[in-house]
Amino acid sequence: SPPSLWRLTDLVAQRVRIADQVAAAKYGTGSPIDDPVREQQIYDSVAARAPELGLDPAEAVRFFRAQVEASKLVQRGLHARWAEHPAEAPATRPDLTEIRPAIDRMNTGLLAELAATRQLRTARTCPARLLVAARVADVVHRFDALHARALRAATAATCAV
Ligand SMILES: C=C(O[C@@H]1C=C(C(=O)O)C=C[C@H]1O)C(=O)O
Repeated sequence: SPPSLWRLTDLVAQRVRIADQVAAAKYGTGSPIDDPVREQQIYDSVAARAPELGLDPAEAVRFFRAQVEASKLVQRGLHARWAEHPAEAPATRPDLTEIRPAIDRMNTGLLAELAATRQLRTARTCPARLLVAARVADVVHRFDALHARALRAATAATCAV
């Protein structure tokens, strides 16, 4: 299929969704939502891999900062929701060490999509196209207001205009 912003937006939405699992892994454990060491590892890895993909390292890191902020927005929102409505809290606790490899694979896929969409992301039409893709993703992923807000935050640093 021709290059579009859909694959990128769908992957971003999947990364927003997996924040639910991360939130469940940390809930009630005392583990903080913010893990600056893990975040820095992601930024270093992304910056190192960017040039071979034809991406500006600073631009790639900016994009991933938005992904991380969006994940933490979901985690904070869910923790607040679960504290207020304990019946909605997850009954089982996933293992964070099993979720992070999935996030690593998403990060690799996102880097590849960033490279594949370079021209689209620098086009003047990018913001409008991205808005449409995000609306579609909200529906496809059945996002509630919290996840829709996180998806907007995650896509904020996508267009290079
Ligand atoms: C997703 C996590 O929570 C936060 C968000 C991160 C991310 O989006 O990659 C990384 C570290 C944490 O600050 C995690 O701890 O793995």
